[in-house]
Amino acid sequence: MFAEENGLRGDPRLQGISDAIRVIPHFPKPGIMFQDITTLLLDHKAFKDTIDIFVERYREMDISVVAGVEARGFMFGPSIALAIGAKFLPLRKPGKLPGSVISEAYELEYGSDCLEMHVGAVQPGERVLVIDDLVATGGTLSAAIRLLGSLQPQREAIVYPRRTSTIND
Ligand SMILES: O=P(O)(O)OC[C@H]1O[C@H](OP(=O)(O)OP(=O)(O)O)[C@H](O)[C@@H]1O
Ligand SMILES: Nc1ncnc2[nH]cnc12
Repeated sequence: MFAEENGLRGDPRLQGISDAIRVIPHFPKPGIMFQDITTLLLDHKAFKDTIDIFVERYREMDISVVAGVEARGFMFGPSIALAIGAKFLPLRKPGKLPGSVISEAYELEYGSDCLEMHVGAVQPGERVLVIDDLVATGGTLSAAIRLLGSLQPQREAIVYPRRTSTIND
């Protein structure tokens, strides 16, 4: 899906990235096919290829903010932000940020959670790129969109290296 949408079909880097993500069935509960990106982080070529693909796609798009979703968006977002000349904005789980925050609750494949960001971290009209490691139900990224949308940024895109499937797919 990401490949087709971004003209990457046939890019030889994609297979290496996919192969570097370990899949662990029934974690953290029965029926979940857990996509473990820690193995990708241990593979220098696959990790670099992942960052490079996003940098190539977004470097000329006048993005001023890369927003990473805690925790795994923090593993990809800062490298992308530095390479494209943007700021990094952490979207954090509840109770972690010391300043005034705005919050957005959401449902997960195995639970519920909430994202927070500091008031004033994004100015109206800024172009924001939201980064996470994967989409399962889409609840987390939807919450990130609602959170940032309340600030009226000019959103550019949402990117992630992996979409999940369940055991029964
Ligand atoms: O599409 P969704 O159904 O919303 O699921 C995807 C989200 O779930 C995982 O994070 P998790 O909340 O498990 O937190 P973690 O990064 O701290 O492990 C993953 O890193 C995404 O953020
Ligand atoms: N299947 C999955 N693998 C890894 N992280 C997840 N977060 C939500 N669903 C997930």
